[in-house]
Amino acid sequence: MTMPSNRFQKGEAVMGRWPGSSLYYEVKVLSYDTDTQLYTVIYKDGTELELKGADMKRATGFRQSGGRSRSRSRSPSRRRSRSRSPARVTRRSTSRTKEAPKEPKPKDVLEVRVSPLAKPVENNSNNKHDKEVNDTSSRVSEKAEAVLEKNRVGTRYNLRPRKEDPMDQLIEDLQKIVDETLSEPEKQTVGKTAELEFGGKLGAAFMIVFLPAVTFVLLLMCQQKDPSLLDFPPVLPELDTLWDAGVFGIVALWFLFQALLYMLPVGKVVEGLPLATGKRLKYRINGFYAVILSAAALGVAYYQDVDLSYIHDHFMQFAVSSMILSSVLSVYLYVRSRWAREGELAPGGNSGNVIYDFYIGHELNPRIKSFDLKYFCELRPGLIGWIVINFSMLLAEMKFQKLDTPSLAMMLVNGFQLLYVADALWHEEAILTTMDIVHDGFGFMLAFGDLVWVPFTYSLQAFYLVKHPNALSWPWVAVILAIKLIGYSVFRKANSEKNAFRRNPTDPKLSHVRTIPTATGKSLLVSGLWGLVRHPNYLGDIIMASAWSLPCGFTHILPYFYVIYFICLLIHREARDEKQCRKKYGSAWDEYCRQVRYRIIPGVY
Ligand SMILES: NC(=O)C1=CN([C@@H]2O[C@H](COP(=O)(O)OP(=O)(O)OC[C@H]3O[C@@H](n4cnc5c(N)ncnc54)[C@H](OP(=O)(O)O)[C@@H]3O)[C@@H](O)[C@H]2O)C=CC1
Ligand SMILES: CC(C)CCC[C@@H](C)[C@H]1CC=C2C3=C(CC[C@@]21C)[C@@]1(C)CC[C@H](O)C[C@@H]1CC3
Repeated sequence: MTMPSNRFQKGEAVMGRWPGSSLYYEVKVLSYDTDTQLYTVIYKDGTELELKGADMKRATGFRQSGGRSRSRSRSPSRRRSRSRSPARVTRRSTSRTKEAPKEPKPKDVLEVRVSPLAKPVENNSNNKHDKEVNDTSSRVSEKAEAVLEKNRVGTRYNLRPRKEDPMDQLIEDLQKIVDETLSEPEKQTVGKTAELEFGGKLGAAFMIVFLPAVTFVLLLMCQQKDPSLLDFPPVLPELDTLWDAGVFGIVALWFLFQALLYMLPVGKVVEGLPLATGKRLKYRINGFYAVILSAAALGVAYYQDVDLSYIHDHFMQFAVSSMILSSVLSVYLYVRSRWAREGELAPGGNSGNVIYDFYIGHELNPRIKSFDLKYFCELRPGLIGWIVINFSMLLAEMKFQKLDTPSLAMMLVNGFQLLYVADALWHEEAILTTMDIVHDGFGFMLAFGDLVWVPFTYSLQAFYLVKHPNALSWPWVAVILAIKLIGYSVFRKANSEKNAFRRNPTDPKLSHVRTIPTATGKSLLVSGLWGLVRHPNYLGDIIMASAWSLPCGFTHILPYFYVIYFICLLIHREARDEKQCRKKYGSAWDEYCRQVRYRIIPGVY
């Protein structure tokens, strides 16, 4: 074990950052592990930790606290501490006797420190971190001082029941303060977005125009007799035919109906992952009830002879109304984000550029009281609306093609996509660990994506089949079903295993999995499907997407738009996730990539 020449030597006294905070303490270097590139250090109270070099600094340049302090940050060091709790209240009596004094003697001094037993010192690097460290320790000492004062008064006048040894009670009170203070949400700020994605400001401006335009063109092509790329561009409709107040009313009512279902006090309430502030938001899990109740409402409408093919007949007007709704929502989201507290902003949508932040989403979790707008929009009006649209296309096909029953192709497309949506809402809780909820702000991209892109482009196969029937042989149906089944199995198994592992890594059902530990304390799955490729859930989803297009035959490429777009989306998404995971996990992620070389498709880097 050779120490790297440029860093710390064995036995050297340096300053080590305490994990989970930015408090620096005097430590002594015990050893260095060349594999993990971690130093083993020992604190004054005997706590041994493994720290990254970046979490250690030379004592020069530090001075005793009393000045500025550091803001807290999640130190990615691995902890191998002998002491259970990172914060300990200790009693230091000036008398040398071993046994605890029976009565609090004036000379007994109760010292509350955030362990290890060293005063936090200041890193003279003039960075803004220093403030929080002293804020933390000053919050602890203020509260402790209040308890000491109360105790002095209490002891003097015996104001409250005391344990046999008053000092023990006092220590217990002080320990509670230290624990509470350290568990208080960190007042972390969300820094400016340094790296702009999606082509930066220009890319964002382009997408705000491009996405609605593509949606329009796809729908116009789909309703042509020959939706061939050779017959491009499609004939543009009269502008006044694109707006219908009655259609907009139906869209608005659908949105409100889904909002009502979302607010139903049924289903469990779960917490999301911790935010930058340390807070965890609560989410009502009742999406599957919404699917059931929406299907029931659809059934009632159908049996009440409501002509549901109306949606197909006014499809462009429905798309325009949804675009207007998503745009109004996006403007509302951006305006309200101007008043959001800094800790509530999205790390990826805080560039300071209006267009970019409007597109990506400036606020991370915009809520109206407990109504989470991003979570609601991602899973309810658009996703369930997609299924309603598919059903409308099925009825329209029977009317247009004069069929007594839907075609096999239409039934396959409706069934496959109904399974996909029902599965998403059955496993609704898993959405809470996706990057859209955890990292991305709620802006035009997701508002348009949820309310327009999903219901109107994901239903393209069903829309195509209304006027472009495609007969299927039973053997070919069997092949398509097998492809769907394989895709769904890979998708579901990968997502469920990863989500179960993230929720409870010690789950006995997961005792067989192999993992790579990381300095954050979380581990990475590296066995089974997660040992095959780094995003097996994406692989399963893409396989399913191909099964959605195959029933439409091979006459036109239009029904394959979704699988083509989806592959592009997931490749881009995987790259974004890769960058975030490398930042989160450092060398552990590099090791994961060394062991699992393929990103999404086996054999393809
Ligand atoms: N139909 C559609 O339009 C779309 C569908 N989807 C589907 O949604 C599902 C979720 O997608 P998405 O949120 O993008 O991706 P993931 O569910 O894969 O979430 C990515 C996160 O998972 C964690 N992770 C990655 N690798 C591992 C590992 N080896 N072990 C443990 N945790 C790991 C990391 O977070 P951490 O370690 O911090 O927990 C990473 O940031 C996918 O099945 C995808 O196909 C996604 C987008 C669009
Ligand atoms: C149009 C833009 C360029 C991109 C918009 C992307 C959105 C449509 C998707 C981003 C992540 C999504 C997820 C799902 C639907 C599509 C969006 C919103 C799911 C809910 C689909 C069902 C899966 O089981 C879970 C997915 C989570 C991510």
